[in-house]
Amino acid sequence: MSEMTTEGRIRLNRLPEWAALGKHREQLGGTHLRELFAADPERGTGYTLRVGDLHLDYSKQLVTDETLELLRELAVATDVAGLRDAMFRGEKINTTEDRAVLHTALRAPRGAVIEVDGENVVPAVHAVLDKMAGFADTIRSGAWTGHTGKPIKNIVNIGIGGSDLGPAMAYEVLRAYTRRDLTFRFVSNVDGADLHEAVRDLDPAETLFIVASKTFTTIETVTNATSARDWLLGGLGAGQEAVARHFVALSTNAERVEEFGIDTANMFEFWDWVGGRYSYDSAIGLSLMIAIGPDGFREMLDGFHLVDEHFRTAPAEENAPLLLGLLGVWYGGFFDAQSHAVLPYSHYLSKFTAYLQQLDMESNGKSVDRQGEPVDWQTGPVVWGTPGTNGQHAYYQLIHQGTKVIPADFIGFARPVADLLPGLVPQHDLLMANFFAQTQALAFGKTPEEVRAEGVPEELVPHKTFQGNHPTTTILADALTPSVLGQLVALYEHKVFVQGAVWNIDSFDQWGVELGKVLAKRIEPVLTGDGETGGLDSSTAALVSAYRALRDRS
Ligand SMILES: O=P(O)(O)OC[C@H]1O[C@H](O)[C@H](O)[C@@H](O)[C@@H]1O
Repeated sequence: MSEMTTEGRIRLNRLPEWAALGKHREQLGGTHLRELFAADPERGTGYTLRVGDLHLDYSKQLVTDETLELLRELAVATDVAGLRDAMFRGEKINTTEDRAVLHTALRAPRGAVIEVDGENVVPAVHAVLDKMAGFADTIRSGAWTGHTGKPIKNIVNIGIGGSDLGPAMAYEVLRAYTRRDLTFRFVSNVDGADLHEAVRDLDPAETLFIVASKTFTTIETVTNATSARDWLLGGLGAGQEAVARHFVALSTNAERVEEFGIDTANMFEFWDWVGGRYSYDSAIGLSLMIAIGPDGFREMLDGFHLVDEHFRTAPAEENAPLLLGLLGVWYGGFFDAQSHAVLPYSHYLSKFTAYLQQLDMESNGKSVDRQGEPVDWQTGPVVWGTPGTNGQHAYYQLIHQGTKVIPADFIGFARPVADLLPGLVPQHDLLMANFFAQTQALAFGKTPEEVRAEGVPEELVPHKTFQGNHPTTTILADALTPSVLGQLVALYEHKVFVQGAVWNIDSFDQWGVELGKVLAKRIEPVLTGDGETGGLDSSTAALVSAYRALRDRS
């Protein structure tokens, strides 16, 4: 890291590079994408990048060569590359937790050397992957039997946040590659309805619970795991001895796992240098590995690694995560964009944006810099979106004609997944026609003149005019494979990294989730007992009283 970063007195918006971008933004004014395309016939092919299987088109972004150059200069001034290299080297760049940030080590090839506190972590990573593969194979082959001797048919992952969103998302994305004869469910919410719906039609004798928790102290997960154990033992009419065949744990905390009653032989380990939201390619991915098989999982890890290497080594002009990160900095800093939409045109990616919400918003939802000083620039955006074409018939109206700047990523695939019913394959072109039409409409809009030329009555012209000039990135891949999923996730992980580096915030802690947890712990006894509401503020006290009265009436 450069002296400037470690000295820690960078104020982003006082950098000359920031000022230069501000000036440039003024000069650009309302320059329309129509003008940028008219001025450069090669724009549609020139403003593109290739990373692995991903084709990235950023020509519909509100940028010129000069913008890109100035953004790259900002990346140099904020030493993004220095922090990136420190991350890859295993330095403790998560300073508020004094931890290394090494999710990249989870997908490093066997034989790589990455040290934390002088110890090479790669052999341990592969030892756990091998243990996971052995276990996944015994479940998939039916060799692993439950307490009554029946093979496992149902796999229920219990976890929340990073211990749920990743595996649940990836299972959905890669559904076409999963063992269709096995049932997979994901339980996260402490609302008992979640576990109820997940297990109500399952035979406990054929059910395996995977309790996923980095800390093994998360109240939702421990509560659900306890209830699941009661359901299982009750259903089997068995004692504690049945737990070993029906429960495994994914955690960094062996002590707590043991305390819960899971044999640590049935525990798959990971490490404190893996953040929860960066963890589904660790042991946290066990349910996914059972679903898609160890080979599919390895293929996914290779996809991650490919983008890691790209991010680590590609020159700035060709570096896709750097580019995507800087574009976000541009819109947050100079267009006051508050949100970022991720709109996948694949039904299998239905949980992808929800996954990115944790990745991005928990990482970059910060308001003090690494030195603890309040920031006075925009940090992480609100990330949102659902698969197209559904959103087109719901909220796209606001993106097209509303008053907000909403940069969006459109993700699509050239081919549908392999096992789609043949009769449905032609629908893919219709899906993709919409995909291309949307970014076209968003960029170029429809002028009042064009509307008038259609004979639209004058009073309706403003309503039917599309201003256009809405920035989008198009990410197009050949097909949705395990490797492509790995590539996509790594692309976003590093994009988030770049933004955190430029904004000078710690993207790897999440202190913001703590207060609510502490208060819930205080309020719970007031709800369950007849405790005093006296210590609560007047609003919360009144609400709690109303809740108790309503609850106890029935
Ligand atoms: O895996 P666990 O330790 O159970 O944590 C689950 C989740 O809960 C926490 O509150 C954090 O905000 C998340 O980053 C984490 O992924």
